[in-house]
Amino acid sequence: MIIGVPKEIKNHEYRIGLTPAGVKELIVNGHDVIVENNGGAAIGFDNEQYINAGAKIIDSAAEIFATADMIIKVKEPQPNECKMLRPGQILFTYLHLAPDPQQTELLVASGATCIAYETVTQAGGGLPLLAPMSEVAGRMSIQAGAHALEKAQGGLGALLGGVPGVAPAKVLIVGGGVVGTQAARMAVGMGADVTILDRSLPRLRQLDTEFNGRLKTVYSTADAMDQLVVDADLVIGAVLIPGAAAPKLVTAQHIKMMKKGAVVVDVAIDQGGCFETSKATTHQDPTYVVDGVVHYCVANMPGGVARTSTLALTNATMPFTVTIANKGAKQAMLDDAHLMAGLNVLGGQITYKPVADVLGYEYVAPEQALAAL
Ligand SMILES: NC(=O)C1=CN([C@@H]2O[C@H](COP(=O)(O)OP(=O)(O)OC[C@H]3O[C@@H](n4cnc5c(N)ncnc54)[C@H](O)[C@@H]3O)[C@@H](O)[C@H]2O)C=CC1
Ligand SMILES: CC(=O)C(=O)O
Ligand SMILES: [Mg+2]
Repeated sequence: MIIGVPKEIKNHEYRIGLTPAGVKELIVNGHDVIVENNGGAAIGFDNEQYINAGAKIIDSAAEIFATADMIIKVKEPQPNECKMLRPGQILFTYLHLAPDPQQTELLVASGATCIAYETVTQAGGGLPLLAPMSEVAGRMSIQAGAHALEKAQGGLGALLGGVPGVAPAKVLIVGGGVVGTQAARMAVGMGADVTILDRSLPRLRQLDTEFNGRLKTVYSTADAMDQLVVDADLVIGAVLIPGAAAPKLVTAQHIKMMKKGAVVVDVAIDQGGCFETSKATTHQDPTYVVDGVVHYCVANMPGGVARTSTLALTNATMPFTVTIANKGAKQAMLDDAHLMAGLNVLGGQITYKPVADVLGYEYVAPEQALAAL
């Protein structure tokens, strides 16, 4: 199979879908790899390392899309990338389709086989190809929030950990999954006063044990939200209903009632955001203010630490990439229901139910769509 790796084109996105080590793995398995010129150069993976690993360097993204059987990316394809996909071609990347009707329409029109990292599952639960970036974004969310709380950034001028004689800032984390847990680790480490909300009692039990009294766990209800949000200095949005649009748990009314200079970081923005006032921002211009509350809603947070993130992401994606290359997409998915859970679009049909439901498409089961491939 020919595997193509275009350079990422989203604002300040320096991650890349394959490292030189990943290229070598595919070459050893008998495949050809083409990488866009300087695709990884910004994070220390230069052309020479890719060539030494066995890849061929190609000057244009258009040639990569025209030549490759499988495209490996990081971020969701931008409109001009979607238009270069063709029927039967495999796209393996993050998609986040539920909040993105335009991308969905373009992928449906492409006829390509589109497997989303974020909905691939694993035995025992969890999302193995989302988890590494959630670990990164969770840890970053506290860094970003602490920075935004500084006066010069529009914040109220509070130090997360306080100092002796001055109480620490109050951090409220909505959602105690991977993002929420990593955010809690950082916030607790900085000495903040941390509360974490989830609607899963088993999850709250695990967090209570893991943090051994260093944070408060609260069952997530609308009433708990009413009481806690208005009192918080920093709120982290970290909920997920896999593949679906995020529920709006923090309302515009809550934001109005928060103190001026408080900060909200909506990590769930890639699924549409869990604050009613959220809209996606970029690393170039990450924050905006609504009713005096600073909003940080960067949809590709891990892109800010692109070298760490590329290594973490490709550690997780690589075994799947090799399997798809070795068996072809159809057989690889028929052999592995967890990989098949990643199939969102195939041959113009939507094969992921939460996406079909929220965007008004007919849902076709992946097994049924694959039969026609
Ligand atoms: N902005 C960015 O750059 C990035 C965003 N993300 C996003 O962060 C979000 C969270 O991801 P993960 O932590 O990996 O998901 P996860 O599945 O590990 O955790 C989500 C948690 O939300 C909880 N939850 C669901 N509904 C809830 C409710 N009504 N109230 C309270 N808790 C609720 C679930 O019980 C679960 O514990 C996702 O939307 C993910 O795509 C992840 C990485 C990077
Ligand atoms: C998960 C995701 O959206 C990201 O890493 O950018
Ligand atoms: Mg994202």
